[in-house]
Amino acid sequence: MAFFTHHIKRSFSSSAVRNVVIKNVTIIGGGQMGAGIAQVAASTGHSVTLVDMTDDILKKAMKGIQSSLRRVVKKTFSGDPESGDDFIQKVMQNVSTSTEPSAAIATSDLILEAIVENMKIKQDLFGFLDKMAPEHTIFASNTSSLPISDIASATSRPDRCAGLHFFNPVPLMKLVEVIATTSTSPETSESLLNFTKALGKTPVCCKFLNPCLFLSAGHASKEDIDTGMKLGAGYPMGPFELSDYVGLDTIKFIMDGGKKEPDNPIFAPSELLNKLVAEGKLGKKTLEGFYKYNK
Ligand SMILES: CCCCCCCCCCCCC[C@H](O)CC(=O)SCCNC(=O)CCNC(=O)[C@H](O)C(C)(C)COP(=O)(O)OP(=O)(O)OC[C@H]1O[C@@H](n2cnc3c(N)ncnc32)[C@H](O)[C@@H]1OP(=O)(O)O
Ligand SMILES: NC(=O)c1ccc[n+]([C@@H]2O[C@H](COP(=O)([O-])OP(=O)(O)OC[C@H]3O[C@@H](n4cnc5c(N)ncnc54)[C@H](O)[C@@H]3O)[C@@H](O)[C@H]2O)c1
Repeated sequence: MAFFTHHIKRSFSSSAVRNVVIKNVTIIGGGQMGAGIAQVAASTGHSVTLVDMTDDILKKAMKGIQSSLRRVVKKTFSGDPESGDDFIQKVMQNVSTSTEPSAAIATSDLILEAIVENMKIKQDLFGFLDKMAPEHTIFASNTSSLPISDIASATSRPDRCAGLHFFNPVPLMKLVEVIATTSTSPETSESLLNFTKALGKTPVCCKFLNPCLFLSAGHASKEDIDTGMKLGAGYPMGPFELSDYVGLDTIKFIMDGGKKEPDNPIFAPSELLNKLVAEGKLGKKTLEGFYKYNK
């Protein structure tokens, strides 16, 4: 990957860093979550650099941000489309993109990763970025299921590492989990809580991330299960619709992570899930998963 080729060496002391006011944000991973977080951060006046592996991915992310912003301003600026257009333009100016994060990282208050749900890849990324980021920079992960302390162990700054778990779709979902490990400093938690509030979100503090509960099919069709959960339990989406919405590759990473708990039925392997992922049917983003979608 391009950005592994440039190293800015710095030396660090592990002295406590006081409260950081987060203004400059580098988001690594411009998929559905990274793009959504970039949109919300830029909409609330933060300066954002969105990093991914190719320019094509970043172009798609910027297009997605713009179209999501159009949906947002339709409501917030209804009756004043010109002001809506101005708002979109200003927000887009707050976002720059890069396949090479070193320059942005030099002024970054927060590096938030929203890359693939894989421990080794997240650790490699944080270990690499740790060598070039300023001392005050906070590292956060948007992981759905991986232990933050393990990701943080790849850095020399576990006191400045935490989980910042957004929900999908980020522009609409108010909740953000701020996940502190036993090493996360109170100043880091405080900075992240303030950042989350500045985004207009509602933070909750967690000591650790609970694994999500999974349902598996067996005695009913996926349609019946989804309908039952929506009409009977009041959820906006059933588990199969939600899995398609999240991405079946991500769901599989989460399920596979549960292999450490072989007796826990929650993580029982699903042949259907494995088959769909092997066929590249990853849900809404590929237009087919448990269900089929139109473009
Ligand atoms: C075998 C395996 C089984 C395993 C099952 C396990 C499942 C659980 C796995 C969890 C994994 C963890 C994942 C992660 O870590 C945590 C999460 O993020 S969980 C996901 C949480 N999110 C939800 O629960 C979403 C729930 N859904 C909704 O709220 C709605 O369905 C929706 C997504 C908002 C879509 O609403 P709809 O009415 O269906 O569709 P519309 O398109 O009409 O939209 C309504 C309204 O919203 C606006 N809008 C939608 N998306 C966006 C966007 N991206 N940006 C801006 N605006 C958006 C849209 O314009 C509409 O506005 P309106 O027209 O009403 O003004
Ligand atoms: N999808 C959801 O509903 C959801 C909700 C909350 C949290 N999460 C978590 O957020 C993270 C991202 O999920 P997503 O759904 O946005 O995934 P996604 O597949 O949509 O996007 C991931 C992006 O990361 C990029 N990427 C992968 N490795 C990279 C690297 N080393 N450097 C730079 N970019 C890299 C990919 O090119 C891709 O664009 C995961 O950890 C996931 O568990 C997902």
